[in-house]
Amino acid sequence: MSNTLERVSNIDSEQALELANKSEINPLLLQNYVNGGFCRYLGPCIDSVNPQTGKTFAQVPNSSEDEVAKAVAAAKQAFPLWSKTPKSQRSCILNRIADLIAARRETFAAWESIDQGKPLARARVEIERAESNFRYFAGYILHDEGAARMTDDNCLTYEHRSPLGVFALISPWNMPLYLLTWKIAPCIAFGCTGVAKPSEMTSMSAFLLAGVFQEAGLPPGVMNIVFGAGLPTGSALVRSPIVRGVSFTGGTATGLQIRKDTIEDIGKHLSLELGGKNPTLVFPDADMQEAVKLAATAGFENQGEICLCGSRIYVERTVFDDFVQKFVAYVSASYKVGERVGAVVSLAHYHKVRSYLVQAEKEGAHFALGEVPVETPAGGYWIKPTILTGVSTSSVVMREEIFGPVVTIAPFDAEEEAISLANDNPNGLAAVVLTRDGARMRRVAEQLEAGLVWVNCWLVRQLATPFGGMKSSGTGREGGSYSRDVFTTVRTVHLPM
Ligand SMILES: NC(=O)c1ccc[n+]([C@@H]2O[C@H](COP(=O)([O-])OP(=O)(O)OC[C@H]3O[C@@H](n4cnc5c(N)ncnc54)[C@H](O)[C@@H]3O)[C@@H](O)[C@H]2O)c1
Ligand SMILES: O=C/C=C/C=C(\O)C(=O)O
Repeated sequence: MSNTLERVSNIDSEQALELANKSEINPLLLQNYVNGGFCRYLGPCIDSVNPQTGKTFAQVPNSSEDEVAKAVAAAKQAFPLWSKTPKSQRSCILNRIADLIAARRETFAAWESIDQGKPLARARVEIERAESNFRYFAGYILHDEGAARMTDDNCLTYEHRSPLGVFALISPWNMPLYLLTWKIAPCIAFGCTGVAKPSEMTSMSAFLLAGVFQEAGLPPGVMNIVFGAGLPTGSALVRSPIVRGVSFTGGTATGLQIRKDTIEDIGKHLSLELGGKNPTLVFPDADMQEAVKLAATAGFENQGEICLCGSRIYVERTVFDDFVQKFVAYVSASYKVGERVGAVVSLAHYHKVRSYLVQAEKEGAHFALGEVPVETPAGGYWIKPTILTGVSTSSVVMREEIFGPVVTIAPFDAEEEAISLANDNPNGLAAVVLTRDGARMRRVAEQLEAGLVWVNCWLVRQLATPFGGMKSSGTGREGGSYSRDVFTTVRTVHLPM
């Protein structure tokens, strides 16, 4: 076991916080996990900062192309045996991984909160989802049956699937373990091997996960974890000719870069889950108190740092003033900074969110709640929930993903206008529709350019359903059989009878 892993494991949130605060002088050094072991690392490192204090607590390897190549080679070597390991055995190991995460839920949640800035309660929910990711795919593979049929001319045809090979799994910083395990679990369940790379800003939970893999008896090389930035680490990983598929979640610009970097390799599977600038539509027949609560949760959960957050709220004009007044009151009472609202992930991200608020102020937007945060934060990177009205539809504040605790509210007059405002954006990830009219629910939902539409709810997730975005929000879907299609390849076998 790695020395660092021993220091950070099996502790509660207070002990983790104490260790993080002490670690400024002697930071925790994370290590890559390759071929079932932790690697000695002497190369350049990236500081990992606690967004709630602004203090560095860990050093993350910025792995070179060589280190990536070693991890990819380990995954390649493990593939022949793992891909032929019976599903029942793979399933068993996945369940063991889930059990071990569950046994250490508090430790995982504590580090996730310290590393990402999110409130501890939010972190706990996400760690539970990471467990579910393993349990769900552990069950899925036991019950999945390929289709077989007899054609008219008496030919038996059936679908035979094979695991694709070595995968690159790359995730962002907003829901670190939740999103990385959403890739790792199906990858190993369907018999692939891989190299996972979490965001360089939030690597701690993936490091703890490597310890779980060791303890669960996942064979060496099946899943390797390398740490580092997009360049050199992530880029070297996706470009490796040994890598047969990439499952990526992150920003649209990075997704486009990955597409360019892999364009020559036609057979490489690409699954890209990218950014969102999601609309929430409030119709006058909605239950207003419920609508206010849902729009607030969709806007401000995880400080607005969820790709599915509803940051553009459109309200029918006759109820606009009433909604804004109730919404401001509810958000100021329920979304307190330091309680339900965490710190944003980094100083650079603080400045990015702030720059949109400076722009909104310049354009004459009305700050119904919140303000432009100070230029140089003392300590943590805290931004108050901010509600803007009077922003033009052509403003970058309305068009670009801010990924922070900021929403705009604008009026509409008719249902068609609401739909066209919602669709007037390059992104198409998610949308929320708030109405009590059953016919409208379907009429509106089915016209929205969004991969996920939630009617009178938000972030309801069934792991079997397709998850992903339309337009610039991505390529492909994941979840249940959609993940199977990402991680396997299919041949149709024809047997004349
Ligand atoms: N659609 C979804 O499911 C979803 C979920 C969460 C976050 N997101 C999006 O992620 C973004 C925020 O996350 P972020 O800032 O970490 O995104 P990002 O694109 O900057 O980074 C994501 C990951 O890609 C890596 N990376 C960067 N450049 C790379 C390259 N050239 N090749 C390979 N890997 C590279 C990073 O190191 C990181 O691990 C937002 O746009 C958000 O909407 C989307
Ligand atoms: O920030 C983005 C959240 C993505 C969520 C999922 O990928 C999921 O719930 O499976």
